[in-house]
Amino acid sequence: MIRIIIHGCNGKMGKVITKLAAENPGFKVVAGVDKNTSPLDFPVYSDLKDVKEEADVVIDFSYHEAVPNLVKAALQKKLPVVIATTGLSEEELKVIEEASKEIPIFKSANMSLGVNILINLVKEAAKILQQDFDIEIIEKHHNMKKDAPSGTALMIADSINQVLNDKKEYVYGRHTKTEQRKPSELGIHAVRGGTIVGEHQVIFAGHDEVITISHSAQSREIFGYGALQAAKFIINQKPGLYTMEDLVKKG
Ligand SMILES: NC(=O)c1ccc[n+]([C@@H]2O[C@H](COP(=O)([O-])OP(=O)(O)OC[C@H]3O[C@@H](n4cnc5c(N)ncnc54)[C@H](O)[C@@H]3O)[C@@H](O)[C@H]2O)c1
Ligand SMILES: O=C(O)C1=N[C@H](C(=O)O)CCC1
Repeated sequence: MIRIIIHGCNGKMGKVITKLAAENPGFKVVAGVDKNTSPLDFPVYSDLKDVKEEADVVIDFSYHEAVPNLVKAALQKKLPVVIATTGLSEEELKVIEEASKEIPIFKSANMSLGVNILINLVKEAAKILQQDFDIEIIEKHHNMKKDAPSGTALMIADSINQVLNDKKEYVYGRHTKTEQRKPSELGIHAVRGGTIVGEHQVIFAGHDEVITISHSAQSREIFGYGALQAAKFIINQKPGLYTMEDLVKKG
């Protein structure tokens, strides 16, 4: 049985992980960490360093500013971590990278299998269409989301740039631009409203034709299920920084 600490246990995704783990005998939540220490069915702490329970892995769905402290405590406890939190700054990403030299860390802005398939399709399309098609990404999320654009939109943009040798310059929205679009641009646009779980559209716009590759998350459970699979994967890895690609490759 895999013993989990949920970082961000009182949040929307923390509660999804709690429910999925309770339904699956292969997992047990032994403790939670959250700045909101409202009681749950397991002990809740305000800092990972204070957790007394033995665990195999930490799953994090919290807030970007909380991540460096989490990673430092995980390093002290030599605990593998699954990081799903988005909106991470360059500095926060560096802390993760450094720590991954000593503990296994799995990080993905989107834990769903579907988005990771979308990324593969988008990379192929970008290679073929790079000369004649403009690429724009539109993401839509619920009105409680704090970061914009979504971590997934940035991950998709980075994967496009990876196959196009960093040719694309990101343009976030267009309200500051009063000039014609350049072919080198990659537009990224965020929409927030209601209870939208997560939508990503990658638009390849050519002359008189448009190809759209899209993913629509219809529940938060897809992210929770992916995070549990990531937890199962990361506890058996050597120190390093792992992504969904590594998990999918492993089968
Ligand atoms: N990678 C994915 O597949 C995926 C999927 C969904 C959400 N997310 C990301 O996960 C994060 C959380 O999403 P959510 O919808 O559960 O948000 P949420 O706001 O509902 O929950 C976040 C929780 O973290 C806690 N928190 C905030 N700051 C903290 C701190 N300093 N220390 C400890 N706990 C702290 C909050 O009290 C809250 O309970 C966001 O960054 C979101 O973008 C990623
Ligand atoms: O609900 C959120 O917040 C989500 N955030 C991720 C992102 O920023 O890409 C993934 C989808 C849900």
